[in-house]
Amino acid sequence: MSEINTYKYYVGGKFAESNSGNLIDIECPYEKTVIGRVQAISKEEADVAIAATKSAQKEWAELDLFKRADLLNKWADQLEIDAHDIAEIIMKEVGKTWNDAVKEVTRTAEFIRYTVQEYIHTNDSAMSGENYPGGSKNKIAIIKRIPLGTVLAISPFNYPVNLSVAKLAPALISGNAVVFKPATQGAISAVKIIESFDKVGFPANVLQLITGKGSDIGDYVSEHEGIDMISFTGGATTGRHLSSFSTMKPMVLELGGKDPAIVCEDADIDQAVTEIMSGAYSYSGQRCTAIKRVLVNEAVADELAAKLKVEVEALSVGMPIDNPVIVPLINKGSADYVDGLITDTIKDGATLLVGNKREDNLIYPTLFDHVTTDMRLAWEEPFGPVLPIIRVKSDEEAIKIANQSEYGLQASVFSRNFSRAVAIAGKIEAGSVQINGRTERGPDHFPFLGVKNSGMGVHGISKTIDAMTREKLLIINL
Ligand SMILES: O=C[C@H](O)COP(=O)(O)O
Repeated sequence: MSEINTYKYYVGGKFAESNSGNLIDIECPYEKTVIGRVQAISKEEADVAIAATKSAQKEWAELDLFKRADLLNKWADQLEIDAHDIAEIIMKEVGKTWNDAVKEVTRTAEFIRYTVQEYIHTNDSAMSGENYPGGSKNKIAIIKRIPLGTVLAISPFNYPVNLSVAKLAPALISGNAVVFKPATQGAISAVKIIESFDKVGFPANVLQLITGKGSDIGDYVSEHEGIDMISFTGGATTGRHLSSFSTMKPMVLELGGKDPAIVCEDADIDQAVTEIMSGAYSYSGQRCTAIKRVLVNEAVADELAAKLKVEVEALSVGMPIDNPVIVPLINKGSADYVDGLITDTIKDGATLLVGNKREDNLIYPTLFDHVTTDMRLAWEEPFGPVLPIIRVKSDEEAIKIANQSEYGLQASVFSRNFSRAVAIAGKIEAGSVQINGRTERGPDHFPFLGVKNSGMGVHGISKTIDAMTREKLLIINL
């Protein structure tokens, strides 16, 4: 039997073992074997890590911007060099397909480079007093963006590299220090990206990686007085909990969704089918932006349902190394939840078109027709490969049901009539509405936000930089 790796946390520019002596086993979601152990650090060790960022952050912010930029660009290069090593861990730790795992690392390197350029080109601006009525050209404001201090970055399991670096890179280029707390399932991937980070030669203590159960140290660090800003991506319940007690700290929350695909009777049905399939089922639906319900006009519902059924039946199912669309879910609890939703939807009388098969954490792709608004599946977020079709009589009814959700991340509208699609989009309560396309976060420089229980504040490269900095004016009176 091969030995199980123990991964260290990262503090003071070094990898370290926790004095707590507590380790957390990380199990592969599909092989069900322990692939490694991460440190469960103590509150005292979290205190030390946070305290050490304070003077490091000041020196880091003082460093010439081009030196910070150079280090970040080198990190991007190093991630590409280490891509296969990191991708292998992503695959084994969160069950992402090999191709998607490699793509995630490449996407992340590109993210860092764009972030550096974005900051270099936009961090300073100026205003003249004469532009305001009665103002004077002798008053000139130079407006700089100042780092907030120590950012707490809490990332989720489903994009353990991309969604982590989407917080770390904007924080670092703008002169913040970071305390990085990854999801426990995702923590080895986090260690791997910090191994790449460590090779580049960043100053000690500008980034600390702390690992441990959210229930043990999550709340503790979130309300810690040494944390100046929180950037969180994860479930809505945890997000709401964080916002309830981390008072007076700026916070950006990227949470869940129940993104609807609204299909009008004049839609290009084949196009809608292609977009819905990839929107709903890729990575087994474990994306906050997955399409999680279809609201279709009854005039084309039979055609759409029949075509979706054919496609769902043809979906590849299997293990991540073989690059199928459908892979096992992240853990047993998640698979049990999705299974329960499927059972209830059958009991409630919806028409099961495909699916309702399970092997351990692997839930086969499932499609329901005739789902109604009194069923759980119409409202709950499965984070799994199950899609309800809800038939509607009009655009108004589709909009009403879309907006009755507690979530408002994204939505898709399919219609050949652009004016009609834009009119529907205008009435949808969501951060973004895609016309004739699937719901998705990228490209990564677009602002990304949710309303209602889908989040607070805005992500996306320039918006994340804004959220992690504040303006400071130097006003010159000539
Ligand atoms: O799970 C939430 C992610 O932000 C979704 O990102 P994606 O649309 O690129 O898959």
